[in-house]
Amino acid sequence: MKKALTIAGSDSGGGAGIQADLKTFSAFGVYGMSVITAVTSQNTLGVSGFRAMPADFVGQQMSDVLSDIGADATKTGMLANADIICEVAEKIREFKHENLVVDPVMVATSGDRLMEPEAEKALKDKLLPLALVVTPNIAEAEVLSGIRIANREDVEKAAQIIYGWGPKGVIIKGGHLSGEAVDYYYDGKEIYEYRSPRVDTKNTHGTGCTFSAALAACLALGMPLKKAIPIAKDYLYLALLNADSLGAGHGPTNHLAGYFDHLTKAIRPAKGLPAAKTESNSRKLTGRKLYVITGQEFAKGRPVTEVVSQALAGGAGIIQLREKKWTTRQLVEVGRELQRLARENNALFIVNDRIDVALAVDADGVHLGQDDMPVRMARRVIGPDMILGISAETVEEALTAEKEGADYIGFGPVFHTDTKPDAGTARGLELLAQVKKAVSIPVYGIGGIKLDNAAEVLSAGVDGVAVITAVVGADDITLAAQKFIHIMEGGR
Ligand SMILES: Cc1ncc(COP(=O)(O)OP(=O)(O)O)c(N)n1
Ligand SMILES: Cc1nc(C(=O)O)sc1CCOP(=O)(O)O
Ligand SMILES: [Mg+2]
Repeated sequence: MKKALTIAGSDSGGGAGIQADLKTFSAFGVYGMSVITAVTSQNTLGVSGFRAMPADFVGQQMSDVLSDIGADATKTGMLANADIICEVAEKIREFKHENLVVDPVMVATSGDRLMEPEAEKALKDKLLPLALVVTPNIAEAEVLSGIRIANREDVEKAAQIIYGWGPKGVIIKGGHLSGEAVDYYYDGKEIYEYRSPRVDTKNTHGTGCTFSAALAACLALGMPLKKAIPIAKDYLYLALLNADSLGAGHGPTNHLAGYFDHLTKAIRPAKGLPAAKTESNSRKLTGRKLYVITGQEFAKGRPVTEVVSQALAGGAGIIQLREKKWTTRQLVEVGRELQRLARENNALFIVNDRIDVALAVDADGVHLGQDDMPVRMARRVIGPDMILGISAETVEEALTAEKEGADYIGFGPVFHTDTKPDAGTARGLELLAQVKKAVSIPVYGIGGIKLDNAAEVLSAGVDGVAVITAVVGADDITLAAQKFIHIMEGGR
C-alpha cells in the first residue's frame, strides 16, 4: 500500500485543502494521511476566516506520521505563516523526505494574498530548496519570481527564476492564461508543455490542490515526475469535466462521482495492471493515415474478418467496425476477432456508434455521430483512455466536439458518397482545411474518398483518410490499402 501525506489546511467546504487531497489520493488507490496546518471556515463563495495551528503542533503531527507510518510522497498546501513553513522544512530535512510537491498556496481564486511577506521569504529560503517540484499558478509564479507573466516567454523567464530558489522542477499552471489550459514544466534545462482542452465551468474550487495531490499520488506510486504530470493533468481535466455545481459560488472540481473508474484506468501502469494508454489519446493516432471502415454489403461477399485482415496487411492504421444491420451478438463476436487482428498488426480498433460493444470487446475506441450519445456523456462512460472519435460536418461541430473531449474528428462527407444515404451534401476540401486549422486534435476526411482524389484530401492538411468502398470494395484489398498509404506518404 503506497502512502501520501498532505500538509495543508482544512477546507470546511470540502472542495480544497486536505479534503481535496485525501479524496484525490483515494482515487489513485494511495493511502492518504493529513497534517493540518490551519482550519479554515469557508464555502463555495469564499473564506470567512481561519485559525492557524501552532507551528510546533504541525511539527508534532509530522513526526507522529513520518516516524511510524512514513510517506512515499508528500505535498504541502496552505502554510499560513513563516513559523509553520520553517517547522515543516525542518521536519522534511529531519526525515530526509525527497518526494516533496510544494503547492505554494499564496493567492486565493479571488486574488487575495493568502501569505504574509515574511512567509513568502521563508517559503523561498527554507522549503523550495527541498522540493522535487513546486506548482504555482500564474499569480503565485508572479509573486515568487517577481515578474509579470502575460505570455509563454514570461512563463519561461519566471520558471527559471523560481528554479533558482532551489526546487528540482517548476510547474507553472497556465490555466489563467487565455486559450487552452496549458501547464509548463521546467526541469532546469528545458520547458515542456502539457495541454488539455479548457473546460468552461465555474466549478474550479480546489483545482490547484487536486492537481498537486494527484502529482503526489503518482509519485507515491513510483512514477517519475514526467510521467506523473500528464496523468495528474488528465485527472484534473476529468475532475473539471465531471464537477457538479454545489453551493452558490465556485463548486468543487474533485466531485468524486465517476472519478474512480476514470482514475484507476489512468494509473493502471503504476498498479502493475495491463499497461494503460497514459499517452494522450490523440497522440495514439499519430502516423495512422489510412482509416478503413467495414461495410459488408460492399465487400463482394468476402467476410469482414478477411476484408480487415487484407486491409491490415496493406497498412491500414485504424479499423472501424461499422455494420448497421448486424445484431449485437454478431458485433461482439466479430468485434472481438477484429480487436485481436488489429492488435496483432499494431493498428487501432474502433467501433461505430455502439459504446456497449466497444467496451465489451475492449476496443481502442468508439466513433460517434452528432445524433449519437453526447460527447461528455460518452466520455464519462468510456473513461479517459478509450479513443473517442466524433463526426462533424461544420467547423462549429468540430470545435464543440474538441472542447467536450473528442480525441479526433471524422469530417465529411468531403465528396459525394452513396455509401451513407443520410450523409449531408459534399462539404469540399476548403471546409475540410478550415476544420483542420480550427482544431488541435487529429482530423480524418471521409466520404467519397478514392485513390484518385486522396492526394487532394491530404493537401487539406488532414491527418488521414477514412474510407469504405475504395478499400473494402476493391478487388485486391491489400493492394488498394498499399496504394492509399503510398499516396498518404506523399507518393504519386
Ligand atoms: C471516421 C469516421 N467519420 C465519420 C463517420 C460517420 O459516423 P456517424 O456520423 O456516426 O455516421 P454513421 O457512420 O453512424 O452512419 C464514421 N463512422 N467514421
Ligand atoms: C460512414 C460515412 N460517414 C460519412 C460522413 O460524412 O460522416 S460519409 C460515410 C461513408 C463513407 O463511405 P465511402 O468511403 O465509401 O464514401
Ligand atoms: Mg453513427
